[in-house]
Amino acid sequence: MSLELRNVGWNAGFKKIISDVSLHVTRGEFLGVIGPNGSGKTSMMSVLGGIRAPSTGQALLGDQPMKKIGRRNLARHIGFVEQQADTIDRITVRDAVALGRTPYLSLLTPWSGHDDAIVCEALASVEMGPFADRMWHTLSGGEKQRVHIARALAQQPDFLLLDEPTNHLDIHHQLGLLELVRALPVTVVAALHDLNHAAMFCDRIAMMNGGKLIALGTPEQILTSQNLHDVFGVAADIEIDDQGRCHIRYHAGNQKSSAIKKTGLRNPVF
Ligand SMILES: Nc1ncnc2c1ncn2[C@@H]1O[C@H](COP(=O)(O)OP(=O)(O)OP(=O)(O)O)[C@@H](O)[C@H]1O
Repeated sequence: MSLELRNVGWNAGFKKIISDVSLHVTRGEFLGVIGPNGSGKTSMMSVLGGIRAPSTGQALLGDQPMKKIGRRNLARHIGFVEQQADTIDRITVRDAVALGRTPYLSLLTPWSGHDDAIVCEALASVEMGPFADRMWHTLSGGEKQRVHIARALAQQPDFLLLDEPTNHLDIHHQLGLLELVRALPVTVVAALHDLNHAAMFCDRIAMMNGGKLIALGTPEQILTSQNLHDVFGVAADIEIDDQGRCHIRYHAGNQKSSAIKKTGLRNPVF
């Protein structure tokens, strides 16, 4: 099973949000999606996850266009954890994760012990088993994020798509969550803001800018001083450690500031 975008564009009304994005997700990889705010990461992930239909080009699951695959069937292959998804309330953690089984349930295949076992396993894989009977709204941000991932895992997807999964987490929980996701036996596509995390955890990185996929490759190929300057407007040195992993060291006070550039003000007046 493969996941692919072919020359995909997505428009919001008449506004072109992403254009000409071609991407083939390799089975078993951890693919990071990076780019400045508003560069189109969420829009691209939404098309990749089948949540939005492309305006141009094709989104494919296996060799089938996603528009020909029903939502239910799509949800058996792709689990999507959206940014700041916080809609469920007054239900237990177990029930929140059980929602992930929805694509498999019908009058002919009602809830069974098999579904219970999958929910238990999903909770265990994000180390949230002991929280199963807790009410969702009593969880911390990091715990909620783990439950969201468990809900997506209960879908038993081939692909797990995560939109900024470490948002609002402290550094301990950011690293813990990414380590946990990396160890899961699924293909992962994750939009990440922290470029050092992308360097640490990703097999490949897709870099977005201005609604286009401008580069795709290993962290060492993508996270260069030049790219960080050109795309993010930051000055940084890249160090490669003895395991071949790159580490970014940012230079303070040396960034391109569009506000300063536009106004010519060095000390903005408020
Ligand atoms: N439904 C919409 N209608 C109009 N504009 C939209 C819509 N959805 C997204 N946009 C715009 O498209 C651009 C890309 O948005 P998107 O959320 O994909 O970027 P992003 O890279 O995920 O940003 P961030 O890092 O801030 O989360 C933004 O300028 C956003 O305002």
